[in-house]
Amino acid sequence: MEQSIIEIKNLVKRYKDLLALDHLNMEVRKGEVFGLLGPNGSGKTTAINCILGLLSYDKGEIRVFGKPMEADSYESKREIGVVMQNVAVFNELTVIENIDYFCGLYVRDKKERKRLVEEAVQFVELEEFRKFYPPKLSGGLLRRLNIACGIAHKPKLIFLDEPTVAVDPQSRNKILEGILELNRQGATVVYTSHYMEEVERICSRILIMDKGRPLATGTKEELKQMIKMGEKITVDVSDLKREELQAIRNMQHVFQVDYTDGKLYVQCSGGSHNLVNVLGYLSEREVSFGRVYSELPTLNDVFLEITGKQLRD
Ligand SMILES: Nc1ncnc2c1ncn2[C@@H]1O[C@H](COP(=O)(O)OP(=O)(O)OP(=O)(O)O)[C@@H](O)[C@H]1O
Repeated sequence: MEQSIIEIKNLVKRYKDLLALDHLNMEVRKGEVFGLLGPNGSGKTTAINCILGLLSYDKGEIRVFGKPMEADSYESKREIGVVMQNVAVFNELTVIENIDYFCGLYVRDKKERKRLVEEAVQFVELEEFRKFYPPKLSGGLLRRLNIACGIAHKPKLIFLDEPTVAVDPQSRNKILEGILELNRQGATVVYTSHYMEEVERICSRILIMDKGRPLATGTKEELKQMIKMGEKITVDVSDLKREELQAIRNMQHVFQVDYTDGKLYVQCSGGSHNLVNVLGYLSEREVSFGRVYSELPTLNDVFLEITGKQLRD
């Protein structure tokens, strides 16, 4: 069994009448890129702030590195890096000075710090901007600076709270690649996002939450197996008789069929030869068909089925 880095049991957090976390359970294991996925207001940031000991909570238990996490758990906090949603850097300090300041909260030795700051600058590829002040940086570069400030001290556990919001595609790519690289170098990562594709791309395990509650957790593959939906098949068919449509509806593993504007849509629930079966049937009936495509479910489908809503509502 892999070592737990974070264990949360029955965490409850209220803001007055609002129940922001409703018995949240979550476990992050060593070496994972763990995705916390949920719509705006689902409680992701609240959960992170509780884990970091920055926010008090009403009930539950939080352990980080195997120890209870408290506001004064400085030993644990030294091993944690945080990149919050809002860029938090000093406008009157240059890129280098900012990273040095944040690194200095953890690393006292000047020589050692110089090396770490330089490594962080190279890591986020801000070499050309060393002496720039933040107001002169674009949104994407600012985010990269924010990340460098959070990771320069080489933490073992890194939290990134929506680090790619409002970032251009090139910087976004660099940020995602950077996160994977930090993970390859040994860091455990907790990544929150409401961008499904990002979570799908970089996270090894995912917790889907909504309204402060954990709804499902697992690897991408496990989550996809939890829902009824298997592949979605689309076939261009110009003429399909009612009884043929009915026969397709009655096929094993088929749970929804629609036929509109010359397109046949077949949604399947697992099973392995659905496409072959559908096309086999059409050929047998001598129904001519055109373009055929089949898509596997995405995390979006999982989210939609579990929560009943689109992630970016
Ligand atoms: N300090 C606060 N006081 C009162 N309510 C708050 C406070 N912080 C957050 N909330 C509320 O708690 C709920 C959870 O918010 P939280 O920021 O944790 O969600 P989130 O999933 O991180 O959302 P986002 O993706 O928008 O950051 C929301 O309904 C939010 O309005």
